[in-house]
Amino acid sequence: MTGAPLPPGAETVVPVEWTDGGLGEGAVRGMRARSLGPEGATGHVQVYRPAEARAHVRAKGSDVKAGDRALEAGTILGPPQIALLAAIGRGTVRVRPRPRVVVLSTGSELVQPDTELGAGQIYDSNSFALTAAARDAGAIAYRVGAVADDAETLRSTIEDQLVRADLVVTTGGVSVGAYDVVKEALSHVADEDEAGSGIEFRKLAMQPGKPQGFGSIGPDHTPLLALPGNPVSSYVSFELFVRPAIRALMGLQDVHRPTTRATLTADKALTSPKGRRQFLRGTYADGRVIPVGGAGSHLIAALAHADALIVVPEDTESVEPGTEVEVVLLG
Ligand SMILES: Nc1nc2c(c(=O)[nH]1)N[C@H]1C(S)=C(S)[C@@H](COP(=O)(O)OP(=O)(O)OC[C@H]3O[C@@H](n4cnc5c(N)ncnc54)[C@H](O)[C@@H]3O)O[C@H]1N2
Ligand code: MOO
Repeated sequence: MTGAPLPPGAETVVPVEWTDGGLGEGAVRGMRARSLGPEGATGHVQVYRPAEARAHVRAKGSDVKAGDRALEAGTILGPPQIALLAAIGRGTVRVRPRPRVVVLSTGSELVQPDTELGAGQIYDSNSFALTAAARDAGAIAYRVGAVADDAETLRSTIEDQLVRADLVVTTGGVSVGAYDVVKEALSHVADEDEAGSGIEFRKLAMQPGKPQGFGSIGPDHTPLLALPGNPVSSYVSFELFVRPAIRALMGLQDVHRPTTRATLTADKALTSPKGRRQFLRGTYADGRVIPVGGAGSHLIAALAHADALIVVPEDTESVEPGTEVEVVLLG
């Protein structure tokens, strides 16, 4: 009977274990099952312990009152939030679905892990990293393994993927080489009738992450971000540009990673290229940050041991140990 309405006139609930259950044989441990019938019932219930008024009674509105806001707009609906919506009788609510993000890596030199490496080949790590990062940001992510350096193949692969994409992320092929195929394939995909459509390629004043492409593609103008191929560059670019885009698509207000100030703990000064904002990898704890590895955009092992990015502003070329720096916490 837990949860049953109070009968008219009743003002408290006495647990059955505090009574004789109507059997006249002393305190009981529980009620007889209804199917066993009222055999032995006396019609009187002996109560052995007093219960205070309103004891064991859950008042209407003690969880959510009529007129209360049950959930703020922008709340991510996890299991408890879905329970709350059902509990207040809301069978449907308007939501922003998790964005579907398609991740493609490009490069004829790339092979799948777990296979034998041939001459001039390396394992594709970016597509795995970025797919995991997209899921971590809240998206539904689809990984498309390495696409060879051929503009037509890349264009048709992307077109095939558009049906399941709210956002497309590519890596590699955005620099200035003859085989920088993303740039070649996507530089002229603008829709003439749509101002602002197409993909633009630019050099940003940052390191890593200098060459970048961004824009929209296909009949639905699906947003596309073309990240550089160097593994650390693609990951840092994801953190700075793709993660906020995914979170904006989810309708969240807080789209950026948190930042803090920390004291640089290092045995020598950090150096940074003039005119580029540098994002070095580091570990952060208790107001201090320690650099991990160097500035090289290929240093995946150092990245795997870092939990923060140390930001060196574009006008700073050297940072002495003990200096306070800005740090992006990778969480
Ligand atoms: N002449 C110039 N060369 C380069 C410049 C420049 O300004 N002038 N910029 C450099 C910078 S900075 C970056 S970043 C890279 C970016 O170039 P791409 O985006 O075209 O990258 P790729 O050439 O495709 O690859 C670079 C590097 O990373 C490896 N890679 C690529 N994809 C993956 C992957 N999925 N998993 C693991 N490793 C990957 C690739 O094999 C190359 O070694 O350009 C510089 N060059
Ligand atoms: O700026 Mo690139 O992104 O160093 O590696």
